[in-house]
Amino acid sequence: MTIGILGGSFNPVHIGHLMLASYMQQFGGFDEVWLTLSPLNPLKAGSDELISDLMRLKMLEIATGTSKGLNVCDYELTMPKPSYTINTLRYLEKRYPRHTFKLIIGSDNWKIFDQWKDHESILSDFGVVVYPRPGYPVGTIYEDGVDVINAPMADVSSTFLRKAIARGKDMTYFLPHGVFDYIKQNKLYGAKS
Ligand SMILES: Nc1ncnc2c1ncn2[C@@H]1O[C@H](COP(=O)(O)OP(=O)(O)OP(=O)(O)O)[C@@H](O)[C@H]1O
Ligand SMILES: O=C(O)c1ccc[n+]([C@@H]2O[C@H](COP(=O)([O-])O)[C@@H](O)[C@H]2O)c1
Repeated sequence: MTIGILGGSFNPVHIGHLMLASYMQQFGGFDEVWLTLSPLNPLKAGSDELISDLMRLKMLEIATGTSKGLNVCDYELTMPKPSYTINTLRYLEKRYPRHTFKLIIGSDNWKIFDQWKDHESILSDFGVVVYPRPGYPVGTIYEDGVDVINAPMADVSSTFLRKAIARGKDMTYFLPHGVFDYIKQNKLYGAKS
C-alpha cells in the first residue's frame, strides 16, 4: 500500500485538512492518508495557544472516525521534541515494511523545504507530493522525487478558527463533525460550553 503522510500540529484539525486528505486518498494515488500529529514543528516556537497533544489527538480521532482510508498516526508523540519528519518516515518504513510512504506538504512548506532536516533524503528515499496553497505559487520544480497535485482548497486555517472560537462564533461547519462539540465541552481556545 502507498501511504501519504500529512503532518501538522492540528490545533485544531479543520475541514481544510480533511478535504485535502480525502482528495489525496481518492484522487492522488494513495491507498491511505495518515494524519500525523506533530507535537512541535521544528521550525515553529511553542506557543501558549498550542493545546495539549492528547486533546489534539482526540480531535483527530473524532474527525477521522471510522472513515476508510484516513488514519491518525500518533508516533511523533513518543519522540523527543521537536520531532523531525525524516525520523518519523524512517521509523514508519521499518515498522511497516510492506508499505511505501510519501510525504504530503503544502506549497508554503515546499518554499522552506531546504530548511528541513535531511530534506534531500526525504526526497530521494520517500518522495514528496506538493499541493498549492493560496499565496504560495508552486512555480517550476526541478528536483526529482516531487509531484504536484492540484487539490481543491478550503481557505481556512487553525489560526482563523482559534480566533473565531475565542470571539464566541459558531464554527460547527468549519470543523469536522463532532469537533466543535468537543471544543465547547472542554472550553478549548476560549470557547464557552
Ligand atoms: N485549508 C487548508 N487546506 C489544505 N491544507 C491545509 C489547510 N490548512 C493547513 N493545511 C496544511 O495542513 C498541514 C497541517 O497544518 P497545520 O496543522 O499547521 O494547520 P494550519 O491551519 O496551517 O495551522 P495554523 O493556522 O495554526 O498555522 C500543513 O501542511 C498545512 O500546510
Ligand atoms: O523535519 C523537519 O525538519 C520539519 C520542519 C518543519 C516542519 N516539519 C513538519 O511539517 C509538518 C507541517 O508543519 P506545519 O506546522 O506547517 O503544519 C509537521 O508535521 C512538522 O513537524 C518538519
